[in-house]
Amino acid sequence: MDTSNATNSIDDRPRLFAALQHNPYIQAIVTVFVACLCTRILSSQWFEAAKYSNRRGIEPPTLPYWIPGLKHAFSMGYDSKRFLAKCLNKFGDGTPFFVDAAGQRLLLILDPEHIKGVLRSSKELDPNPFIHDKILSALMGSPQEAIDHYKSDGGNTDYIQTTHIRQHTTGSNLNALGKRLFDTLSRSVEQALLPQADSEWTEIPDLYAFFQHHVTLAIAETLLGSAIVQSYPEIISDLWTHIEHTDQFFMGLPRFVIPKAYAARDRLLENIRNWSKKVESLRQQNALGTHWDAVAGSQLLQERETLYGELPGHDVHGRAAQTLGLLYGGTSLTVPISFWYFFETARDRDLQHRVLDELKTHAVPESSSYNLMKLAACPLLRSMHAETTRYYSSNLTIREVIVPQYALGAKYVLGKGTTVFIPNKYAAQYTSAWAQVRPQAITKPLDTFWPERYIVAEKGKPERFSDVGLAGNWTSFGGGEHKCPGRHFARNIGIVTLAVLLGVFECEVLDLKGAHKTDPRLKEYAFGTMKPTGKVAARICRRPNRNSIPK
Ligand code: HEM
Repeated sequence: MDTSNATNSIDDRPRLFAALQHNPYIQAIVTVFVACLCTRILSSQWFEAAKYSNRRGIEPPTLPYWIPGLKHAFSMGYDSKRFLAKCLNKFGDGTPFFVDAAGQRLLLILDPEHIKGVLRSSKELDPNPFIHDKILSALMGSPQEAIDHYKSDGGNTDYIQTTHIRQHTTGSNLNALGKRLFDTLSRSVEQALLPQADSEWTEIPDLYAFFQHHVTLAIAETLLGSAIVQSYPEIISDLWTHIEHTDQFFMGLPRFVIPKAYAARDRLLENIRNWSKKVESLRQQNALGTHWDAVAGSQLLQERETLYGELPGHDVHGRAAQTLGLLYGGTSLTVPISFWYFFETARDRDLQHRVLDELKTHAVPESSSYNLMKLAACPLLRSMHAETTRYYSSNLTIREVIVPQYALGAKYVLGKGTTVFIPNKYAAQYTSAWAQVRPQAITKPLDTFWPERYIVAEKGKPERFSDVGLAGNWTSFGGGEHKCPGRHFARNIGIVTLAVLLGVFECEVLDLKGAHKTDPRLKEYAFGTMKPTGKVAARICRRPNRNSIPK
């Protein structure tokens, strides 16, 4: 056997090694690798040292990182939804931690005591700096003069607008919005059906797409009027393109990187500006319908136009950004949550019968509709909605520290300007904390959907809905002074979708067993719309008598 070749290559090794040693590229690669490795080892040690330290008054630790200076910037820039999910899955044991993208630091908290403290401390932590810079400016394209005004008036505009939304989404105003939505959604679905006789099925190849289109249209029309939806039918697709690029807008990506998203936002803002001019002209002629107007929409939107029109920095551009903000706020989470509210009912025969019983009990045959106030008080429907938001709202509640120092629990302190993120879906899965406050609510594990989770049954008393004690655990609508003002409207939108798709129409999922295969994985993304991972086929028909209520 000739071994000379092998021997030669062994003999060549020191020469090869020497050549590599003197190659500047190799030297650079090795230096970078060693620097990254040392950074990782050191940052892991700093993380552990802070996490297990008994000292008080320290800053929460920063997650280990590989690259000095940039830290987590690449991972955040590449896919922040997935990266934050990975961080929460690996380090989400309740210790607060910083993620640092080249100096932009976010603190993630999961411990319910920390969450309760943060949500209650509205004097020390405020969502508005984030709302002004990221939501209104970066995402909605608000002009700088409007942002300057919000910043200069000490939060007064924010307070006025939240209080105003609250007034219009509770009591009789809420009922009026619900009725309008019921009529609009019923009409929109009716128009999509085949024109055959009643009880003929129309196939729906993609239930989520069908639902998203009709429910977004019904909400947009209820809020903004029918004229804009008719003259600008792309409003639905443009709005969802804009919504699905939220994190890219937050990161400030320029137009050439996400041209379609900017183009969609341009069209939305332009059409809303035209809408705003028409509303103003009708108002000056005293020609607006007071409760709802085909051109100007709901009373809520009409009054907002006047309210913002009187503020400095609010020409038609400033007002349009605010209106887009409300349209976004009213749909981005409400539509997917309402989908799961309906879908969980549609794919569970037993639950569907119980929901249909409630619909029958509160049907108003004279007006071919339902008593929405009574349905909204029903413990099963309330508990189901709370459970749907707990399970499917993959959103974040955000605060910024506005005082020199804020004490987070007994151990940590946060400096002024710290941005605090509460990942609501993860907080809602934090079992040990639920066990302490509501042991009966975890009879079924928190990583399953259980419609009755929020129902309290006391001996001799009727069943009731309760979320008492869950302020730090169930934060899908945020909490404290800034808790979502549209939450009652969101719940009623869900109830209207059940009433229309199960009561007025009969909408059936075709493959009940297979439908679970397209369920999104809960912990793959830290935030973002949760929708089925594939198409779910369904069919729909009118109930035997048009607009009949099941009896
Ligand atoms: C299921 C649907 C919805 C979910 C899960 C949801 C969730 C949230 C959350 C987590 C916040 C932040 C609260 C905080 O900072 O403590 C919020 C704020 C807000 N939401 Fe909603 N929301 C929904 C529907 C709606 C609807 C339908 C509207 C309006 C029509 C709306 C309007 C607002 C507004 C204006 C704020 C800002 C409040 C403030 O900063 O004081 N939301 N929402």
